Amino acid sequence: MTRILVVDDDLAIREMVALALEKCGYRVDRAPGLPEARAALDAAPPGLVVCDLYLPGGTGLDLLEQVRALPGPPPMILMTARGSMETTALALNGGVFDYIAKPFDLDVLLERVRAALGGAVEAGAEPERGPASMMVGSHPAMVEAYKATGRVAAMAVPVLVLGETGTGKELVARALHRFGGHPEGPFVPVHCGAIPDTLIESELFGHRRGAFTDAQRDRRGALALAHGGTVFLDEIGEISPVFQVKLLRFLEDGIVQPLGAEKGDPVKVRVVAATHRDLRALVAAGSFRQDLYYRLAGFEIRLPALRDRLSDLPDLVQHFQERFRGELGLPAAGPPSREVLAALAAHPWPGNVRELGHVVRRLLIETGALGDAAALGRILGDGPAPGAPALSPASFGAPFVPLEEMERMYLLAVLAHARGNKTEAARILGIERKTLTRKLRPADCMDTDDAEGGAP
Ligand SMILES: Nc1ncnc2c1ncn2[C@@H]1O[C@H](COP(=O)(O)OP(=O)(O)OP(=O)(O)O)[C@@H](O)[C@H]1O
Repeated sequence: MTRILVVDDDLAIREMVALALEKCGYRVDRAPGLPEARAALDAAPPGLVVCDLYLPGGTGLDLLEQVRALPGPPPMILMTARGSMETTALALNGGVFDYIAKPFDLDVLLERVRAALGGAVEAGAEPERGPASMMVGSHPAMVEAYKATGRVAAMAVPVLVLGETGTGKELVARALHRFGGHPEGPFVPVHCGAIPDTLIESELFGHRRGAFTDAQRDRRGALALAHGGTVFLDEIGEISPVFQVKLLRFLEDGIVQPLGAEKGDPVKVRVVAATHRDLRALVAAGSFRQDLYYRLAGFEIRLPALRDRLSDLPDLVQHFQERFRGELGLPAAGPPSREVLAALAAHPWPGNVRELGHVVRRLLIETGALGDAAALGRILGDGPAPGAPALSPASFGAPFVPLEEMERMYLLAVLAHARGNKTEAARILGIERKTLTRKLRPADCMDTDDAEGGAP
């Protein structure tokens, strides 16, 4: 009969888990803390350890070393209500078999127990204690994302990170780099959606002097700069079909040939791409190459929208409060009032965590604290969603204009916001660049040829 050691200082959870396991025919040893768990490991090596992450006087990771020193080390499942990217990635790298977010369904736990007992533990690197968390949130969907990040970080596969704008895709890319095989190498982010088609090749591959009119000196591209590290291709759904072919070729042969160069050089770089768009739909619609999609999506990590993980709101608000208090030099203030939290929970958060950060910052600047629900209401009411223009009746003429006219004015407002950059304006609008160009064509108040105006 397989013995399972259950370690949790919370009596109710310890008993609930132990009884469920006993009902399934396992023999269970119970330990309320680290000393009892250590004694149980010495007395009778278990076939599996199910352990709470945070215990009085230490963490489940403190037990891991002793578990791994046992002959034929048993797998370990960590449970926690406060998962973080760091603990998850370190635990999985350190040989923990699984990581489960509290509160959990007992059926889910039993399924994980069976999976753990069916597979062997992999020897991994010694777990280290990580720095303070860079990603906040312990909603089960976030813990799943941390687990996916921890599992794939050390593998040499391209990763595609999916999620709405502001959900933390770049943070995941940075974590993949940090917990990957070459954290000492460079991390080079490229915001593909903000770079005009004409410049993206030179941005990624570099160019030789004289390759085009403005190329006054040799320039290394992002891929060469990321050699030995990670390149993060943000908004990958925005790249043109012509550039898709070039990127695919690089992913296949690893050769970077700068514009105007006679030959290319091999580059070793980990590729992490991200998009807020549904890439599969773009593939189905024929605007994104299927072969490139498969190349980029060696593994997919999906981040939840903030409105789908509202249980993380208080922790996120506290995180931003501490961060901005330091930055703004404000005196300590209490936690957010219940009214403020309720108003935050009722907001749809189209800009997700980024938007929440802006709102908390503004409320702190305006009121010095997070208690004033009326001030928050004003901020939420008049704060434009990130990327959207400030809308007011005056923006659209008074009192009403035909829908077609309103669309045209709205498109122009977004284009002006994007400083004339159609690629960026199309990204904000969620439409194809050529659709934007077509829609703008009848409007003769703006240059509608394909050249990018303004800043890139
Ligand atoms: N889970 C999180 N915990 C703490 N901060 C977060 C979290 N997620 C996002 N942020 C913060 O929100 C902002 C936006 O995050 P990030 O740039 O990673 O999002 P993104 O999904 O890449 O956005 P975009 O698609 O617009 O490029 C950053 O300031 C980041 O630090």
